[in-house]
Amino acid sequence: MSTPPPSLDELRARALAASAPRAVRADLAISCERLVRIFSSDGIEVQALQGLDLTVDQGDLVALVGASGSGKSTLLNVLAGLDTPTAGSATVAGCDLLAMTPKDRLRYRREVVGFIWQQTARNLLPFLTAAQNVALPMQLRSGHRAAKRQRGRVTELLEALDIAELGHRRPAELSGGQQQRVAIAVALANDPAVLLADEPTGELDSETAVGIFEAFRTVNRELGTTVVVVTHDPMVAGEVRRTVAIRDGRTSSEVLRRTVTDEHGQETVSEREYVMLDRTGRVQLPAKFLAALGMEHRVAVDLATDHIAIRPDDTD
Ligand SMILES: Nc1ncnc2c1ncn2[C@@H]1O[C@H](COP(=O)(O)OP(=O)(O)OP(=O)(O)O)[C@@H](O)[C@H]1O
Repeated sequence: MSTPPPSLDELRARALAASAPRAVRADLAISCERLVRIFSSDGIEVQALQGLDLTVDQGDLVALVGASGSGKSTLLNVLAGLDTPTAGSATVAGCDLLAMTPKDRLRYRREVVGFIWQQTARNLLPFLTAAQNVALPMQLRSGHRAAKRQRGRVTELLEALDIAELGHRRPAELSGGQQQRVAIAVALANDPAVLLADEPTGELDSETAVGIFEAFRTVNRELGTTVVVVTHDPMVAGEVRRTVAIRDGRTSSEVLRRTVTDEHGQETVSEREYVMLDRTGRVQLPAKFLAALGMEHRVAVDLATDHIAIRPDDTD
């Protein structure tokens, strides 16, 4: 017996449900939906984010990649509470980034997120020692109260980042890599839910960069902090479970990696590429796949029981 077609009322109810804002999942560290950021200068508008969708689970370690100008820094600045989106929704650790008062925003930047800039010198105050730099966010949060606990936390963080013996040095007495380790400790001082880093290894040589990335992994694994890192370095991007590519202000594709152990105990990393499907059904197909089959302008689409086939335009 065939199922009767849905009634008009049923279809209306489905359409209404699909257009209603979705409830934010409590287990998500980051949730962005149709995020838009338009910059206007000298009468010219630049759409840096063009309806970007992104979700990041708590405890995830994600690399954001994409061509220059694709919108990575714009996204990170919005997530860090340094910039406000033009439209859409963005929630980090339950905080609605479009509905914060200036006071909420200050608290958010101090307590909910930690941020690391590419420029090593921008992350630290030059006249304070490494330990004083790490203690500062805690003092700004709760004054000099609980000073003993704050000292304990400084030691713990410097140890976790392998720079326990460098606490008394000022930034100018540290290498670029050591400064970025201190910067990570500063960003973690108030135990944020999310750590954001914009090209944190951009000024470092490749060997030092590997060490810094290892530090992010340690923080993610041992402290459970959700970490999002913008990087140009394909080697760094290849080291994480999830790499999200941004193209023209939207998330376009993702690579998920998992370690597979075969029957001989041999471990290999398997990679799978996915494209993002937005709520209106738009996908950005990988440019290399389209080029390989010469697809442009129009493609043929067919529904099968377990997939949708996209083929080159077959009209004359
Ligand atoms: N403050 C601003 N005013 C005007 N346009 C801006 C501003 N900030 C960014 N843009 C524009 O928005 C787009 C996205 O820039 P964004 O810095 O986010 O890219 P990106 O992917 O981080 O690039 P890169 O890898 O080079 O740092 C670019 O076209 C850029 O010129």
